[in-house]
Amino acid sequence: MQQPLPFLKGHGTENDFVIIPDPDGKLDLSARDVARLCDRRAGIGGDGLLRVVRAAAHPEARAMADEAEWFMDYRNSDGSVAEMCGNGVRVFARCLERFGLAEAGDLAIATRAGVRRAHLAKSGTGDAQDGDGGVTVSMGRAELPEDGVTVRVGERAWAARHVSMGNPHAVAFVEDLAHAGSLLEAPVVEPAAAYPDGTNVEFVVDRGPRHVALRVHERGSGETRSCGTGACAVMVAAARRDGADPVADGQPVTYTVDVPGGRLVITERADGEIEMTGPAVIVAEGTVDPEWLDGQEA
Ligand SMILES: N[C@@H](CCC[C@H](N)C(=O)O)C(=O)O
Repeated sequence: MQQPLPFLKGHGTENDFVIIPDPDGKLDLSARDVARLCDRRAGIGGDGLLRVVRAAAHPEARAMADEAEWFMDYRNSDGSVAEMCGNGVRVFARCLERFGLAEAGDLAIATRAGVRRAHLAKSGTGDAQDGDGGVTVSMGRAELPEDGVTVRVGERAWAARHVSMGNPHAVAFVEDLAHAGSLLEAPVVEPAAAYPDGTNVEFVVDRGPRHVALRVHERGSGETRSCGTGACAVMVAAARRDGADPVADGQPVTYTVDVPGGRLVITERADGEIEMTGPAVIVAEGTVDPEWLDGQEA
C-alpha cells in the first residue's frame, strides 16, 4: 500500500469499529491487515472493521446493487469475515452521511446477510444518546432452529436458544451476568455441529417487564461492550420465552435491551421484521501510515 489510508473510528453502544472508505473496492485488506488495524495497543483499535465499498464494485454485493448503493464489508477484529453486524450497520449509515454519500432519512445498505434498511436521524439533533441522532435499522427476520444447544463456562452450563440473525447466536438465560465469568475464552457450545462456523454467545438476565440485560462473547472478537445482532437474537428469545410471538399474535412487541455499553430498543413487528434503534457515533478521523501497515512487526 503506497498512499496514506484514510480511516474513521466510530462506535454504537461502545461496539467500536475502524471504518475504511474504499468506494471502488480497490483495497486488498488481508485478515492480517484487519487484525493489525483493530489491535488496541499496536493499531487503531476496534472490535471490528467496516469497509465502505460501492455494492457494484464488490463481487459479494453486485447482485444487490440495484437495491443498495453501498456494501458493508464487515470483518471481526481477528480478521475473519462475518455475515452481519447490527451495531456496525448503524455506524456505517452514519459514516455515509458523514462522507456526504447519503442524507439523513432512509437508506438501504447491502450486507452479506442481504439488504438492510436504515433510518438516520439527523446528526447533531441531540435526540438520541451520545448527543447524536439515533439510527433505526430493519434487521430482517430471526430464524430459530429447534435444536437443543448447551453453553458452558467453567463448571456452569445452561440450556441455550439457537437464533440466527443472518449470523449465528446462542442465547442463554442466566441468574447473574457474573456467572459468565471473565469471558476471556470463548464459551463451549454443544453440539458443535449446530454451529459449523462457530457462534456468538449471549448471556441474559431480566431487568423488568420486557427489559433485559446481556453480556456477549463475539465470534472473532471476544467479549465486547455490545452486539446489535446479539441484542436482536436476545429480544426474540426473550419474547418466545415470555409467550409472545408477534407473527402468530398479530401484535408487535418491544423490548429494551441493556448492553454493557448502553441501551438498544428492539421491536419485533407483526410481519416478523425486527427493528433495532440505537446510537451511532463517529469519534475520530485520520490516516494510517502505509509503511506501518505493510511492515512485518506484529
Ligand atoms: N458486533 C456485531 C456482530 C459482529 C459479527 C459477529 N462477531 C460474528 O462473527 O457473527 C453486531 O453488532 O451485531
